[in-house]
Amino acid sequence: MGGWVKLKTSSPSTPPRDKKSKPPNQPTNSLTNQNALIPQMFRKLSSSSLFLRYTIFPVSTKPVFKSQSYNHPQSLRRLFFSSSSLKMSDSPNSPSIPTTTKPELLRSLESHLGSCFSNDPITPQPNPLIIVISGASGVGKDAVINKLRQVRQSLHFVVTATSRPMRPGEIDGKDYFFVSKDEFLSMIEKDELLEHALVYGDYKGIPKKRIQEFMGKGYDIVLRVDIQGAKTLRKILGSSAVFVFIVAESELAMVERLVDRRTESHEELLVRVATAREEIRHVKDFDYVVVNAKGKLDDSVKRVESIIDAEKSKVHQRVVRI
Ligand SMILES: Nc1ncnc2c1ncn2[C@@H]1O[C@H](COP(=O)(O)OP(=O)(O)OP(=O)(O)O)[C@@H](O)[C@H]1O
Repeated sequence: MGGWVKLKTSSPSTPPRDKKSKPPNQPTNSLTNQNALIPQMFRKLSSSSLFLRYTIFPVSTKPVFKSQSYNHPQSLRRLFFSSSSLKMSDSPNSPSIPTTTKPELLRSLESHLGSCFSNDPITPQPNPLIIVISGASGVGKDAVINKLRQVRQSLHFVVTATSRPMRPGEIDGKDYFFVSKDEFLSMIEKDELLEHALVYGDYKGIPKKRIQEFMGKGYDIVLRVDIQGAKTLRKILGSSAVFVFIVAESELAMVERLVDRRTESHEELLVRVATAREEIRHVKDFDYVVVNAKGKLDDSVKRVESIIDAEKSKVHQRVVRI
């Protein structure tokens, strides 16, 4: 019974023979004539170094399962000499491989390997990620996340609950879940928050339920927390989540951004800047740092996307359990 084996040799290079040197009146059509031609063709083929390096030869092996097409010598001949099968090129760039049609060759390979080629993905689907985005006040966390949400549909941004009053332009349920201090304390009581903290006199916390719900649907989760929150999350999630630290290109740029936003009083600005100076030291506790330079918001978003892509390509995926 016939089979195909790929031989790898290191024969010295022999220039392919000129087509013109082919014997005249060489029959090429009928199967009978093909039989007669086998030794001749083999000689021609074997004179090519490429053929010797890359040719698939029929060998005598027993197929593991019976294939209708390849059990009969006639079938083998058909395989070897079917109209599209014998392509001999004299070009040194195209290997002189006598090919069968692709489906035939695949079936032959399957037959001799003893199993069908699976169409299933070779690697499993990457695990859903938890991406924690943090950084000092005013570095552009919200700006980066808002843009990221537009370009990545597979992300779910978990809205933080907060007891702070709504700022002009903010939408309840989109920017934050705005709740009263009492409501927030009740959520803490019922263990409904993954983490929570008192930030500048206001409570902020991440509702657990939404994370579980969306991870179950295969979404990657984005959490936006201040540096204190990131520290707490690191304790809870360890290395099961990806921690990204956003920074401005300089301290001046960061303060200017805060001032331009015009949402903080002079005193509040003083507190935020002093805190930011201290917080910047926590960068070492993060997995990645992204510089969000002035006017380069798109670049920052692309950088975060690259981080997500890299994480998705990891051989050893992070596994989240909350
Ligand atoms: N790359 C950038 N270039 C210019 N302006 C930016 C950039 N990124 C953010 N900003 C602007 O800087 C200001 C602060 O950004 P943002 O509110 O996103 O910061 P934040 O880190 O979320 O702040 P906070 O933690 O105080 O809520 C906003 O007015 C925003 O539009």
